[in-house]
Amino acid sequence: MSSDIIPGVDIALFGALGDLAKRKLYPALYHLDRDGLLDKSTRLIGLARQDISLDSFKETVEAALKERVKPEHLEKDAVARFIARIGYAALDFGTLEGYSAIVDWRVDAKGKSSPRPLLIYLSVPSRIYGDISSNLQASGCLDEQSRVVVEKPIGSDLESSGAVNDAIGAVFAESQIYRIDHYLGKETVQNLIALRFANPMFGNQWNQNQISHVEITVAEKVGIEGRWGYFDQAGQLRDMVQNHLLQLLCLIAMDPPSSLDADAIRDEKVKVLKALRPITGERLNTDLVRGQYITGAVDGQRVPGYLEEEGANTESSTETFVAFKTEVSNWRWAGVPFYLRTGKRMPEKMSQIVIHFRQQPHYIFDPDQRSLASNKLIIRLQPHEGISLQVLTKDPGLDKGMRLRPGPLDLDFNNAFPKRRIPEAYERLLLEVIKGQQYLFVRRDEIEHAWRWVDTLIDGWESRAAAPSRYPAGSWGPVSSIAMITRDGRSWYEEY
Ligand SMILES: NC(=O)C1=CN([C@@H]2O[C@H](COP(=O)(O)OP(=O)(O)OC[C@H]3O[C@@H](n4cnc5c(N)ncnc54)[C@H](OP(=O)(O)O)[C@@H]3O)[C@@H](O)[C@H]2O)C=CC1
Ligand SMILES: O=C1O[C@H](COP(=O)(O)O)[C@@H](O)[C@H](O)[C@H]1O
Repeated sequence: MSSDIIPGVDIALFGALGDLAKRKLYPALYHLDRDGLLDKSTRLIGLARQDISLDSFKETVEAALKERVKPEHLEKDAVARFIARIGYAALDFGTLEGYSAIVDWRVDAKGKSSPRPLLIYLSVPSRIYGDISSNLQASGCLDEQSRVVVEKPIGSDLESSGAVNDAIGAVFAESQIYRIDHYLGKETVQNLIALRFANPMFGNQWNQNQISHVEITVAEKVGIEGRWGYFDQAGQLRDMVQNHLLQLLCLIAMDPPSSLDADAIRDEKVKVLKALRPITGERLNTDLVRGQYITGAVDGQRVPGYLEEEGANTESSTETFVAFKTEVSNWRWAGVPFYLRTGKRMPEKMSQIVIHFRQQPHYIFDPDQRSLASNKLIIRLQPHEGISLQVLTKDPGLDKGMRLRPGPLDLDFNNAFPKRRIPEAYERLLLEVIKGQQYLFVRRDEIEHAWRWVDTLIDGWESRAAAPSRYPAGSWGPVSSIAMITRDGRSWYEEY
């Protein structure tokens, strides 16, 4: 787990002019710096193809901060301090020539090489991770202190992810590889571990005897944000389910780890992935929905359909929405359905997990209110981070008799800790890499078991060759995703 010592590091950021770097990485590093969590010796070299000057690169980073950091957190001195840490070199990542720039950057004016660990961040498509790794090695940039951070998705199926992992693994030991799934850095996702394993009240109820079903929704309001080229190859299943949603499912379903060590947690997650029931045969018709958004309205504004997005191929059948029902086939969860859904262009950005507890076996209240009679634990991941337990109380008043009323026992993180800024996922993840702690990162076998499950699903739907169901932008997805859960006498929980 985390230690309090924050060592200085040299960060080499590949893909320094890309979308992720500007949108997430610079703001996260800036916040760490502003909060005093970067050692004064830490610095960063941006690496990208374009031959631009250092000043011009610094301007790009500053512009990204202005765009992405809340004005109340943008402090002139803190920005200047952060920008002063930055260097830049133009290189083509695929050719060895140019990598000497990284070696030179790490040598000081007296010709002494940096004592700090080199932290390499690959903010580029995974198909070039292998080339970059071997070029780093051949150019003499690496030693046993070096760490590499790789972004998702790793490959596009089990086979290609194996090839990428082999290529990185030929250069770096597993203990040097930090596979990012930024959902693992979110505050409330972290809290799942505290909630489940620090509170006996929940720990003892967490099984098929007490829980009737589980819902996980990750709804996005945005469309594909100019990332057609990437997204159309991936689709929502590879972009969101293979990684973020399955990781959430693992954290909900895993058995208690023996400690908070990285491998103890990862071992338990792998067991869940191995036990995840595949969706095959007739279940492809009943337990799986694929959707694609068409023109609609979000926040009262007309937005284009997926096939009308900039750069679109109008024949694409890539899914922008997926819903499915699965089960974790083990003693703890047998018979408990897990309903998951995720989509782009939904009415709200809303990620939440709802644990539905079973009803009391003997019921003594008004029979008309029986459908109310179960508790729900609602874990809101974003945007209103918090945890709420729906309990039943008596409706107050003399005229009500023993009428039940559902109400929340609520922990809203922003109200409970008003002075604390909830850090962005990338801040926490970058800090953990700097500290050399791996527990929030994904091990190779987790990625591969997740791909194995997703590959089976893709093989199934490709064999059926069915087009995705259409849903208007600004809706909660195709009606068939509502039918999927309604058939079981349930509904998606949409209060937040
Ligand atoms: N953007 C996002 O929201 C998210 C992205 N990711 C992952 O992060 C990674 C980066 O994504 P993103 O920032 O969106 O991608 P971009 O395409 O925006 O950025 C990639 C950058 O790498 C550069 N690059 C690629 N190949 C080379 C090369 N051979 N030599 C030199 N430069 C090269 C590109 O330069 P050029 O423009 O000149 O080609 C570009 O600046 C990907 O793995 C993606 O899957 C994960 C989660 C979210
Ligand atoms: O990894 C990704 O995540 C984002 C959603 O992340 P969030 O933190 O805003 O919930 C998604 O939009 C993107 O397509 C995907 O690559």
